[in-house]
Amino acid sequence: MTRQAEGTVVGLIAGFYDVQTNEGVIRTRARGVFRQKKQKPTVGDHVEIQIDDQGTSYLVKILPRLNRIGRPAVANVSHVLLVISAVQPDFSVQLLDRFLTFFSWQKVAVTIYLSKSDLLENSSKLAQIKQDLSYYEKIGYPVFYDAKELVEKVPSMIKENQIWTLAGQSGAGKSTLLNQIKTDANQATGKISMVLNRGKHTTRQVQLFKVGEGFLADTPGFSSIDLTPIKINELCNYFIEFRRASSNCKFRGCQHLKEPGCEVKKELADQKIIQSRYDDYLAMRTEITEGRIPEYLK
Ligand SMILES: Nc1nc2c(ncn2[C@@H]2O[C@H](COP(=O)(O)OP(=O)(O)OP(=O)(O)O)[C@@H](O)[C@H]2O)c(=O)[nH]1
Ligand SMILES: [Zn+2]
Repeated sequence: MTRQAEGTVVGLIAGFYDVQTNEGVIRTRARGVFRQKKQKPTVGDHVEIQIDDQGTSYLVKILPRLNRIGRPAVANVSHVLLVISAVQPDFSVQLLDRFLTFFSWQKVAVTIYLSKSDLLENSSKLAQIKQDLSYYEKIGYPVFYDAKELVEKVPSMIKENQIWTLAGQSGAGKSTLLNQIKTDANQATGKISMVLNRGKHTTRQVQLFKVGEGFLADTPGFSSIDLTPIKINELCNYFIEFRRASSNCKFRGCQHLKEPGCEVKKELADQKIIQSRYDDYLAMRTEITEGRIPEYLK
């Protein structure tokens, strides 16, 4: 008698897939059928597994994916912790807008964390950054300025079966933050890490570990994003406040350029939408049209 179970791929090690089920982590092999179909299970995939009489387990089905992002890839990412540094590298709303657009396009919710503010203590530069970030908070992105507070809150923020990962420019402080979260999380999840540690001598690409009721990817996350596959006419949907305003634009499919009765342009004139957001929208339209990726996104 074989029996079935469902779970999430939390790690892949030398051809084996570790699947977190409600009976614990089960190490499985992928059925050859995947190779024929050219499908490759990815960490984060929700899967069906079969366990036979001898206790051998097979991954038999990949359930539909929400997305598949990053390098190494993680599937079904629902949230990212976006690490943006105050300095080294310098804070940039242009960079922030590009990350936010990318994740919005990929159906990923974003929590922003400003790192390295300690290097700018009490400066006017820091005050400016905080003012810039207050706009993003206003349109709906949670913003954290303090690593300690974020690390404390992260476990309660990660809801059932959600998969979170880190993102941000190279050097922004992703690994530093991840290590702080892991130190905290490991205390609560010692049992699970012990089960997984059996494969530790082999190289892992990426692994999910339990935090809160879901998972956090144990990778430095990703620092490069490519916006060029976004369809130009859909770009405005990924600016979350433009999308909200667009229900009041006169024309459906309004691109918020020169159309009459455009609510986005009205909110821009009323300074409800800040100029830098609109400028970035136009700049990204050009980048997409020309298939060009800005240097700092590579
Ligand atoms: N002063 C200060 N330094 C920090 C902070 N966060 C990270 N750093 C330092 O910034 C440098 C880069 O941090 P990492 O955590 O390696 O950055 P990363 O985003 O993982 O970088 P990549 O692996 O290149 O993508 C390290 O020297 C950290 O010690 C912070 O909040 N304050
Ligand atoms: Zn419009």
